[in-house]
Amino acid sequence: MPIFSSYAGVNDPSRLASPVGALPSKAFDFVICGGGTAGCVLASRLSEDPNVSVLLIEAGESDQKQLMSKIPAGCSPAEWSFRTVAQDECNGRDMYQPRGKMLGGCSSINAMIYQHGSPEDFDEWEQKGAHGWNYAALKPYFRKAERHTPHPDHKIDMEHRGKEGPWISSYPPTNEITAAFVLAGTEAGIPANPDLNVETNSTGITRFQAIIHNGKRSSTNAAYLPKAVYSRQNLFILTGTQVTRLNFDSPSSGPRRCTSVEVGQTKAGPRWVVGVKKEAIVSQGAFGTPQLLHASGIGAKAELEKVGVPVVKDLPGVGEYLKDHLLTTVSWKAKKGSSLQYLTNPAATLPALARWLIDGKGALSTNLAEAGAFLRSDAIPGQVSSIAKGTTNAAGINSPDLEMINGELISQLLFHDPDPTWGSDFFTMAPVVLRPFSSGTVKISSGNTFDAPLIDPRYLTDKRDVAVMLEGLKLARRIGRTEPLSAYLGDSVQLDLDNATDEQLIEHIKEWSETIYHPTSTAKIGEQVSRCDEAAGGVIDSNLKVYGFEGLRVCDASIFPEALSAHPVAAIVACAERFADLLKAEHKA
Ligand SMILES: Cc1cc2nc3c(=O)[nH]c(=O)nc-3n(C[C@H](O)[C@H](O)[C@H](O)COP(=O)(O)OP(=O)(O)OC[C@H]3O[C@@H](n4cnc5c(N)ncnc54)[C@H](O)[C@@H]3O)c2cc1C
Repeated sequence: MPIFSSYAGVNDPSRLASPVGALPSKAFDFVICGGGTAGCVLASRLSEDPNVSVLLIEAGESDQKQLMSKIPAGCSPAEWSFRTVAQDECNGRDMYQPRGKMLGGCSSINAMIYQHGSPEDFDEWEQKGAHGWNYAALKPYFRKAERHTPHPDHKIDMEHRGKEGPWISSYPPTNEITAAFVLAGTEAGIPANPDLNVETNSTGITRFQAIIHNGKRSSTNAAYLPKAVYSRQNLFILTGTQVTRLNFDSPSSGPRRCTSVEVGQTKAGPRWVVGVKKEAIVSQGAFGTPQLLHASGIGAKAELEKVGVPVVKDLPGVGEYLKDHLLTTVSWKAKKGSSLQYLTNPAATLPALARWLIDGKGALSTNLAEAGAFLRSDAIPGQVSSIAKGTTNAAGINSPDLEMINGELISQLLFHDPDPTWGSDFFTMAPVVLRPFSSGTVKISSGNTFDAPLIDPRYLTDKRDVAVMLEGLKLARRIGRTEPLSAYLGDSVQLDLDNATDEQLIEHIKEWSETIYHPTSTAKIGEQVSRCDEAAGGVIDSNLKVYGFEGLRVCDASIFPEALSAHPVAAIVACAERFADLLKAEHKA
């Protein structure tokens, strides 16, 4: 396989050489490690300046070569298939952690839900030491990134929305059972919110907007690296290639500089080195970024010594403070023909596939996670909560800490095969703990980035998270019993939900919780705090520069100082947009 391959459809032979030695240059101004969600945004924006050279290095291939990534209801196999270490509070299970392995990263496999997050979430980032990363600073970048496609049946206030960005959001179609879920939620007391992406109201029940353009997924690769961008003579994209280490100089005093990046294509195969003239930007995601920093000798000294990696900088915050959103599914048998369950049968999918290939419409154009409610666990409408008022982990009084998501085929989204006894149609709701008190770690088992990182989210280790999930399950039970949804639902299938005691619900939480794939904060922006609690301290400063280094930055989900009370991809893109501007201005100066 050629080491230097092109973006699909582009075939410039001068840029299709095989070894790294045949790259047009031995060094580049900006070397972006990881061509995922943030990496594609950065490659596109930084290469707008024809006077700088940009190299983007990605372990996988282009998502544009994969039909299953382009189809919104598809499920691409191009992912890393990570698993967590055994989770004590989830009955000792090692839990699935998919991550996109292709240009576009997780934006090429995700459920495409487009949500900004509560303004208070970002203002809290600033309070936690991320100077300049508040809502007011990020607001223009949400708009710069987005082009919203108005929908005649879903009027929203375009004042808050992007109209000219490369990344296209729209309303996917909704199955009838989802519409029933939204109505039942409002009947149960949750206010309807037509658009969560406004400054004043981040709670309520809503139909999700999704990153879909004309029925096709709009990954950051598709949006930010179209042919016109790829053909820039100063942008180079290396696919099928893994970054294995960052190299540094050794000045007699002052910070060390990242001088080059080592890459390889197999675990034990040859390695090549690419020079860094201005900045190496690590953008490998919340698991891949701490992994590369650790493999390069940046992290807690004792941990690095355990795996025999020479210590370059004792920086204990690397890989600490892993936050992830956990959900617990609860499913019911559903009225025959009311769900999209038939799409799990390849033969039955053929007419839907034909329809999608013709006009991008039909059942396969849904993002499958079609609606959700955002609430405060201490004030759930119509429910007496066991959580004392004001004791949640929400960022502020207008921010949620609990989501209730409904999803067609949510079991498949969780990469589970449903039990055949559930019948041909079933329906799933899932409470999500949006602002977990629990936090975990990402460590390495060796200095070779071809070995999977050790992911330990420590789910539910803080019992306050169990209490939030319990309230969520009680709400799910109520919504499931409310018209018009109740008319679609038969018996619950995993447990006797109607009669379950709190103890049984907690047992259910331990057995049926899974990630909703939002790991963050493993190389967070924040002050470098005193030695005794440095583990919880920042890894990068507010310019996203790794402490103790020159020419080394991080930009992806790992920089979040705290988990958002929302699906995070829009915020990651906004952060990358803002960082690209900061970097351009800094280097111009
Ligand atoms: C199944 C799923 C559903 C989701 N649904 C939603 C949703 O609906 N809405 C939402 O807002 N969020 C959703 N998310 C979360 C969101 O997509 C991610 O948080 C976000 O895309 C992460 O962006 P990132 O840039 O941090 O990392 P990524 O997009 O993961 O990018 C990291 C890139 O680095 C590459 N890489 C890693 N290691 C190396 C290496 N050593 N060398 C070279 N390359 C490397 C990877 O292959 C990848 O391309 C979902 C995630 C998943 C997995």
